[in-house]
Parts: sequence; C-alpha cells; structure tokens
Amino acid sequence: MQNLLTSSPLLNLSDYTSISSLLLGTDVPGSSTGFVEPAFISARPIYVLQPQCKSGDSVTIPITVGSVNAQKEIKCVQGLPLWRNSSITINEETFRGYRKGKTAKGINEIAMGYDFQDSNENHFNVLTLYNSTYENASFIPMPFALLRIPHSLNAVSNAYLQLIQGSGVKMLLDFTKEMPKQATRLTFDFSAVAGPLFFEWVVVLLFPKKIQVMLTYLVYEKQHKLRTMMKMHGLGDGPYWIIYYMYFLIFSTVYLIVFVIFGSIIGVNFFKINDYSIQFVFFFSFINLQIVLAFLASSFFSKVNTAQAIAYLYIFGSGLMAGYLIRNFIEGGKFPRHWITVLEIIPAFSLYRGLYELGQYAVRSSETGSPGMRWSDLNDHMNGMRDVLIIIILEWLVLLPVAYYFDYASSVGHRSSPLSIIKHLLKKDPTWRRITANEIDGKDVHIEMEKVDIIKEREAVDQVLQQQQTSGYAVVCDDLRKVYHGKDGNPDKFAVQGVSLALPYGECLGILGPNGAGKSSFISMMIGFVKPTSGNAFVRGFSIQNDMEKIYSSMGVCPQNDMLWETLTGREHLQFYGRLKGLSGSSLDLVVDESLRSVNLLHGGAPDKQVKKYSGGMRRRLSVAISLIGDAKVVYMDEPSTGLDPASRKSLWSAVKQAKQDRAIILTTHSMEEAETLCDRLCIMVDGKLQCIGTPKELIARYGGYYVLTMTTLPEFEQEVEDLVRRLSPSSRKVYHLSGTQKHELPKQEARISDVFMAVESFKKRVEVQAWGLADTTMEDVFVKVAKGAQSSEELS
Ligand SMILES: Nc1ncnc2c1ncn2[C@@H]1O[C@H](COP(=O)(O)OP(=O)(O)OP(=O)(O)O)[C@@H](O)[C@H]1O
Repeated sequence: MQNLLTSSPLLNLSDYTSISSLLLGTDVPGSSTGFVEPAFISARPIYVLQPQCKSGDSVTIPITVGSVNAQKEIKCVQGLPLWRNSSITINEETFRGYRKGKTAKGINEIAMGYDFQDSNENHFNVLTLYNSTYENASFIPMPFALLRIPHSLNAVSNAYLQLIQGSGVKMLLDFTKEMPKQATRLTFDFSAVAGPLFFEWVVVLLFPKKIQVMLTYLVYEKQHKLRTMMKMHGLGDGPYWIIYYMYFLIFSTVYLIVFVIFGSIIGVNFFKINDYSIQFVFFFSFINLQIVLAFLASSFFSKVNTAQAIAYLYIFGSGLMAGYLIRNFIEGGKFPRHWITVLEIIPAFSLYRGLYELGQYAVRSSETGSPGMRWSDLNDHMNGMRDVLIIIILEWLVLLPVAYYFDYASSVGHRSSPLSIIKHLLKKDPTWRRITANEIDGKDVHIEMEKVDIIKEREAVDQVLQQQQTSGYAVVCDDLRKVYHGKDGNPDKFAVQGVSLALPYGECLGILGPNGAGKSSFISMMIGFVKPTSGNAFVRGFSIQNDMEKIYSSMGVCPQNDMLWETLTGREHLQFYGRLKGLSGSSLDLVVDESLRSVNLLHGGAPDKQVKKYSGGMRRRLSVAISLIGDAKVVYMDEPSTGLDPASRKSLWSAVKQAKQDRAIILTTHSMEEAETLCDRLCIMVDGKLQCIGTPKELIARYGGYYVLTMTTLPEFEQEVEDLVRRLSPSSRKVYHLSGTQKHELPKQEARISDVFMAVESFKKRVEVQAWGLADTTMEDVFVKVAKGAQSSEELS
C-alpha cells in the first residue's frame, strides 16, 4: 500500500478491486503499512479497499474499533458491502488520536478519510474527510503531504470509475487543481482587525502596572494597614508617593517601549507607520494619568476586592462605551466636535480616541501607502490627537495634587474620609478643635469620684502642661477620650474616657484591663490609627492631633494584629524598617541579626522564610522585633506575647527588658506575670477609665492588704471553717465557695501568719482538712478586685 501510494502522484486506486471507507494516517495500531488502515466507518454499506483483492479472495485486514485492535479475515466481494459499522465508530476512529491524556507520540492522526456511503454501480456518493492540521506530513508521500480537497476528490473519482468500469479505465481528467491566483503578500493589519478597543484593553489590562494592579497594591497596603505600619516607622507620605510613583512609572514605561518595538518588529502598521515620538508622548502621558487615577481611587477604597471589581468594571465598561460613542460620534458625523472633546475628559475615552486616530493612519497607510501620523498632522482639525494630548496632560496636572491631597488626608495620622474632607472644606467645620467631656454629642458624661493615684497622676499632667514641659516626657496624655458613634440605632460607645498620664523616658508602663476595657483604643489613638474624640496627647512634646508625622520618626509599634507582607521574609521586613529608621550597610545587617536573635528568629532558616510560612508565634515575635528596631524612643506594644509559648515569651521579655533602658514603652497585656516582669508602673483600665496607677508593689499594697486563706473539707464542715476564719479575722470576706472549698480574704491588720498557722493546726485535729493554703495577695487578685469593683460601681451608677 505504501509503495502504491508512493509511486503515484495521486491516489490511484486502479489496483483495488473494491472500495470502502478509507482512512490514511500514521502509527495505526495493527496496521502493517504504518499509515493506511481500512476502517469501518458507516452504518451504511461500505466497501473495503484492498490491493489485488479479487472476488472470492480472502484478505486479512486490521480492524481498530475504539481501543480494540484485531484482525479480520474477510472475503472480497466486488461491489458488495463487507462490513457494517455505526457512525459512532466513525467518530471513534477519526478522533481516536486526539483523546485527552494521549501523548503527542501516541496520537494516531488520520490524514484523510473517505466514506463511500451508499455508493454502488449506479450511484457515487463520497464523503471526503480531510485533516488540514495534519502534523506528520513527513511520513506521508509528498503528494499527500500537500493534499488538498480537489486532489483527494479526483483520486476517489478515479477509483470509483475503475471500480465500475474496470481497472483499465482512466479518467481523462487527471486531477483537479485549486484555481491559480496571483501571488499576494499576506498583510495582517492588527489595528484594522482588532480596532482601537483591543489596544485600549491591551494598554489598560496588559501593562504590568495597569491601573487595577496599581490600585490593588495601594489598597492592599491600606487594607492590611501596611501603609500605616510604614508610616508609623517613619516613611512619610511624600517619600511613599515618590517611591510608588516612580516604581509604577518605570515599569510601565519600559513595557511601553518594548510593546512598541515588538509591534514594529512584527510589522504591525499601527506602530510602524506612526511617528514614534507621538506614540511615546501619547502613551507616556496616559501612563502618568493612570498612576494618578490609581492613587486617587485608592483613597476611596479600603478593601482590595471591591477596588478590583470596580476597576475591572470601569475598564471594560468605559472601553466599550468609548468604542461605541466615540466611533459613532466621529464616523456618524452627526455630533458637534466639542461633544467629543467633552467625552474625552473621561480618561478611557481620551485613550480610545488617541488609539482610534493612530489606527486610522495605520489603516489608510496599508490601503493607500500613505505615511502614518506626523506631528504636522496634529494641525489638521479632523485629527483628534492634539485635543487628546492636551486633555490628558491637563488632567494629569490637575489630578496630581488632588490625588495627593486626598491620599494624604485619608492616610493614618490625618484620617478622615475624602467625603468628610469635602464637607469640612465646604462648611469650614472646626472638626479638629478640642471639646470637653460633657460636650461629646451633648451627652452628660458621668464623672465619678476618682482614686487618689489617678487624681495625683492628673495633677502631674496638669503641671507638665502648665509649665509647657511636655517635651521632657516621652508621653503625656491629657484627658484623652474616644467615642465610637453607634450606627443603626446602637448607642455610642465610650471606649476611652479621660485618660491622663505622664510617662518619663526609660519607663515601661503596663496597661491591664478586661476585654473591651479600651486598651487597644487608647493605643490606636496614640499611634494615629484613630483620631481622639477629645483631649490630646504629646509624644516627646509633639501633639498627636497635629504632629503625628513628627512623632512617627521616633516611634515603634507592635500592633495587636500583625501587619506584615506575606511574601517578604523576616529579615527583609527588618531591613526595610531598619532603613526607614536611617540604618544602612553593615550596621543595618548587625542590627537586623541582633533583632532576629533577640526574638529567637535567627536560627532554623527563620530569617529567610517568607512570612506566609511563619507560625502565629513567629509573626508575633517578628512584629515585636520590628517595633524595637532602630532608635524608636517611644514604643507601643499591644499584647506582645499573645500566642507565644513559654520559652519564646521568656526570650521576648528579655528583649523588651533590654530595649527599655533608654526609651519609654507602653504595653497592654492580659498576663499579670508579664506585667510584673516588664513594667515599672501598671495601670488598670475598666470601661475606658483608669482605675489605678502605680508600681506593682504599690498596687498590691494598696489594693491587696489581705491574705487569702483557701481550705478544702467535706461539705458538712463548711460552717466550721467559716467560724474558724471569723475567729481569726472578724472582718474577713468570703470570696469563693464550691462544694467544700472556700476562699477567704483576711485583712493583714487582723490576721498574723503565725496565728493562722496555729489555728489551722488545732482545727485539723477536730476536722478532716483535705487541703489548705495561705497566700499573700497577687497582682491577679488586685486586678480581679479592681475590675470587679469598677464594674459594680458602674452598674450602681
Ligand atoms: N471601631 C469601633 N467601633 C465601635 N466600637 C468599637 C470599635 N473599636 C472598639 N470598640 C469598642 O470599644 C470598646 C473598647 O474596645 P478595645 O478594643 O479598645 O478594648 P480592649 O481593652 O483593647 O479589648 P481586648 O483586651 O479584648 O483587646 C469595646 O466595647 C469595643 O467593642
């Protein structure tokens, strides 16, 4: 068969005595020839085509049906159907090679096939299947490699004729051929085919720093408070803008140049014909406008997903609208020119118009050979490019300061929504003025009798303020308050109610308090996360109301929720924040290694792992290290040891102890052990108010002037235990009681330790005591007492 095909320039079927459906292909399993296989393709009578097959002869033919390969002996009966098969098998056979999962080698690609359908002596009906994508042409003899339908039809017609008339018969018409055609150069004018809309989407969607990617970067950093974190460590708004602007601009410009160069190399008229300098100015100014728009839009979004969804909607929607309106306006010619100019104020429209103009020159050039757009063409009043360039550049100049202002105003330290800024500008609303406690929303704030230590602290603050000595202290808080206004009918939440305290350098102040006491709200105000509702605080003499920028340069923060870049390593984080603090070169490397060591992150590959692979505890330790890096004079730590195992906590504590030598630290914690270990002074906050302040010893002495006696007996002896305690200390107080176990507070002035021991020993002779203990007051007892006391007095009021 192979020889036959090879020897003939056409498919000459003269040696065949019967015809059938025939498939030509390669690698046909079971086929001895390697590329020819009779197949059984139709439910209709079909004929097997075999060389030298005379009526009555037996021939063995390979059969492949689905995945089953077999051989079948059949008798040649000229003109009669030899095999029937269903049309499903035709498909099975024809497309078998292309099934999913087949390797390229395993593809049984069929080059062509004939289904003679209901052909007989009187009726010639052939369906020709021809594989135009046939890849293994080299295996097929030349004529078939180039086989086209006319050749193929000619071949089968000859075969049919010979079948009917005998092998001696030959068609006079040797073969048919495609109509000869004058050679033409295949030109592919991209701009004509795809139109400006395609380019519009290429520019806004494929540019590496496309608008929605820029927006995503900016909003992501906002959403995850990374921008705030950078700012809190000294990266000002100006440098942030410059860094990001240049980053976006450089990437996009390089891409733009490569885009135009490649477009020209592959011969796209759009790029090749038009003046490169016009293209550059057009694309470059649009990139700048796009960057400014991304900054502007980022001020209005706080969630990446929303920003992305809106950006895509804008890109596709405005692109389609621009395509529809601008094309209709220009080509319809019914609308005045200035209408189009007005529309072009929308950036997507100006981009479309510019691309449209460039595209028009490209199309004209490929049709008439005229040159592309030149600067002189911009004088032509029909050419909209000049208007577009003016609009884009003007818009960029106007929106640049607007975007900067909105971004600046909505960033941390100045936070207010762009809408409230507009309201503020319109109304000249004195939002930043100081208001008194009783003025908050016109509500009367309950001012209760305060504890002596709190009053003393306030007096100290007043004195510092009067003498204008705030710069001599690390932190001075003056009646700081935060009210979260209730939404949807919910009442307002007075989260922080008049906190006043003065913190000298070198002191670590611990803020204790139950959940919801207002600790995080207090820290959030101090670090510029939220604006105080009233009052003020001074950090190194700078007001948190007005000078947050100055405060940031000497501040370190370990927020309650870690604010880290998932894709950066721990070392990269510290290097970045170290640089913000002015470190560089070998001193930076040294400090980074020291920081990593101090929080137990230097070993086990931790420094160079991406943060997304860190455990919760590792993230926490990294956050603490970030807060301490550089020369931060005031450091805030919001529950720094949350989620740490005991060993990590200990190493963290020693890092903090080490760090507090020359700076002030304010930390919130729920761990009394941590508070006592790290803090020089402690305050307890309940319902937004400070309840007490002092050294741990002072607080224990002040609030814990009692011993705690705990005793467990059988329940029937409970009364006797109570009698014993009463005899020892008449003003004792039972604080706990559960099935035989009781806890009593015995004022120290009434009960001496030796008396208690002796009394219990003689009691044990009469009553079976299962367990007992006498303890001095702990900080935990103080905390419970103060918190409970404050809550019950709040309920009473
Ligand atoms: N953004 C907010 N809007 C409304 N209420 C808030 C907001 N943030 C905090 N609150 C409320 O203010 C009060 C103080 O919350 P805050 O988070 O400051 O307490 P906390 O002492 O830090 O608590 P925890 O120990 O659980 O962290 C709580 O009642 C809380 O529900």
